[in-house]
Order: sequence, then structure tokens, then C-alpha cells
Amino acid sequence: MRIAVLGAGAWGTALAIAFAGRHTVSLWARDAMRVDEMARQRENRRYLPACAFPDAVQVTADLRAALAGADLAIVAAPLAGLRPLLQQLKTLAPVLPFLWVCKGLEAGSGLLPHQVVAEVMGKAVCGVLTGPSFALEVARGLPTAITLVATDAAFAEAMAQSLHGGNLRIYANQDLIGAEVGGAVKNVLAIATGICDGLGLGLNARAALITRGLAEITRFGEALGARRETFMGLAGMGDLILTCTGDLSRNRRVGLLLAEGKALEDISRELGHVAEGVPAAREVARRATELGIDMPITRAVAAVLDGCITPRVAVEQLMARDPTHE
Ligand SMILES: NC(=O)C1=CN([C@@H]2O[C@H](COP(=O)(O)OP(=O)(O)OC[C@H]3O[C@@H](n4cnc5c(N)ncnc54)[C@H](O)[C@@H]3O)[C@@H](O)[C@H]2O)C=CC1
Ligand SMILES: O=C(CO)COP(=O)(O)O
Repeated sequence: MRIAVLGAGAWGTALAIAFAGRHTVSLWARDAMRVDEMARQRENRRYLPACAFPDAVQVTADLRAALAGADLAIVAAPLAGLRPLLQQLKTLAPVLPFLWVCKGLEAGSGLLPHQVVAEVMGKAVCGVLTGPSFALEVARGLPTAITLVATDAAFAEAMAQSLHGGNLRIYANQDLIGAEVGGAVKNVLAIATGICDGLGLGLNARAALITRGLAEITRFGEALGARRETFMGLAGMGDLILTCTGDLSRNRRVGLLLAEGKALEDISRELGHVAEGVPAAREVARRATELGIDMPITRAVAAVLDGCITPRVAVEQLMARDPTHE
């Protein structure tokens, strides 16, 4: 296949490198200067250093050229860039099948990515690629299993089959709501776990947080129409475990730095990458309140990020809750 990867952050770059073994890839970035640099250096030093581009990766700042002759587009921008990028895709390649890879709930609207996709594109041949996958490990060819989710089962299976290979196992699934809720809320819980570990609260606390976090994900997801079993899979428990415990996680790092008492603006600067759990925390907390769902950990993270309470007070408040059934 000829694949156009739209967005050259860490994840778009890693996917371009991974798929170049079996496909031809054009990697589009919006910043022409960065594209020149990447073309010269044959790597993305800003977002994914020390991962060389295979010959089959071409880089371009021309979106029309990236899409020319493509069989598939992969929209690899953060959630904040999904809507504007889809609008361009709709103009330039209205019938091209596409996947998106961002995780979160859109700031302001609280929509899941597939709902943003439906608003912009209407009925389209498309799906989401998600699951436990640190960009650096995928770019290095380390074994990874992810899931390709689309309501059209035939498309999900055909795409999973085409993209599967090497050390990248791709499973097919049809539960868009479950997969996207898993991906959005695990980032919030990774911030919580970073806080917990940063405060030195121990391994018991970490296990409790991840487990009760999974209960929050499941309650929220089911209320939105997800299938419960999705949360036991790669896009649920798989990504939750990876992001909460893996030190490559940017969201976990946000939590660790919050526990050190750093301000959010300084943390964002230091990170130099998106941490989707930051905007997602507020949106998930708001939607949960609207739906009448109890999500105490998510609420605590949102309050810390909004500067309403300190990380330590958040933990005290969580521990002071009345006992309840598991
Ligand atoms: N890095 C990872 O390991 C993984 C990331 N993801 C998800 O993929 C998405 C992208 O993440 P990364 O590439 O890691 O982020 P990143 O922070 O490494 O790079 C972000 C890229 O998007 C561009 N960008 C920022 N705002 C934009 C906008 N409004 N419109 C268009 N482009 C914009 C930046 O210039 C940069 O190239 C996120 O939703 C993330 O949660 C999913 C799985 C793994
Ligand atoms: O989504 C990811 C892994 O599946 C990446 O997590 P972070 O954005 O926290 O680095």
C-alpha cells in the first residue's frame, strides 16, 4: 500500500518507520523547515531522535503531494489537530480510507475522536488505531500489539491484516466507544499514577489506583455505550498498564513533575510533547458529572491540574472517602 502519515510528532514518525518495512510511506508535517531538516538528517530529531528513516519514507510539507496516489491516510496529529486536519483531508481526498491515532475527548465539546470524525466527514471508510504502544519502542521494532477499530468489520479486518507484520501485531475490533474511552481515560490515570509514585506512596497504592482506575474507565465507558469486555483488552487494561507504569509515558511524567510541586506551564515546556491526559481530565470529569457517574480519581486529577488542590491533598481526599463495595 501507499500510506500518507499526516503529522510527524513522535507517533506519526514511529508509525511511518514501522510501516515502511512493507509499504511506501509519505510523512507529512506542517512545518516546512522541520521537513527540510528531516529530509537532510533522515530522522526526526525534535520528536523521535535516533530512529533512522528507512528508504521507503519520504517527507513532505505539501499535503496534496503526500496524499497523491495514497491508498490510506493515517491522521497522526494530537486530538486538538484532528478536526482541522480532517477538514483538509475532506477537501483534498474526500473518499480516501483513513485511520486516526489520537487519544482523548475534544476540549470544549467533550466528543470522542470518532464523533469528531463523524461530524466532519459524515459517513466514511475509517477507523482508529490504538492500544499500548510507546512510539520509541515501535520505531525500534520491539514487539507491540495494538488494535484497529472500525464499525465496518470487513474494513477493520482487511486493514489490520495489511498493516500487521514484523513485530507489530494488529488485532481487529468494532467497539469504537470502548477503545476510545480506554485510550482517553488511561492518560488521566497515568497522571494520577505519576503523582502517586512521585509522592512515594508505594506499590500497594499504585496497584490500587490502576485497579480502581479501571473501574472508573469501565463505568464511564458503559454509560457511553461501550462493551465491557473491551476494557479487558489492549485498548483498555493493556494501555492503562503501559501508560501508568512505563517511564516513557508523557502523561505519567506530568504526574511525577506535579508531585515535585512544578507548575503545569513549566511541565508542558519541559515535556516538549503533548500529554493528552491534561485536557482530557477536565472533559472526562465534566462528562462524568453530567452522566451522574462517580469518577473520584479523575475528578482529583482534574482538580490538581486546575490548581484547586495540591497532589497531596488530592490523595488525602481519596483516602478519606467512605468505604464502599468493590
Ligand atoms: N507517542 C506515543 O507513544 C503515542 C501517541 N499517541 C497519540 O498520538 C497523538 C500524537 O501524539 P505524538 O505524536 O506522540 O505527539 P508529539 O507531541 O510527539 O507531536 C505532536 C505533533 O503534532 C503537531 N501538532 C501539534 N498540534 C497540532 C495541531 N493543532 N494540528 C496539527 N498538528 C499539530 C506537532 O507539530 C507535532 O508534530 C496523541 O493523541 C497521542 O496521545 C498514541 C499512541 C502512542
Ligand atoms: O498512548 C501512549 C501509549 O499507548 C503514549 O502515552 P503517553 O502519551 O503518556 O506517552
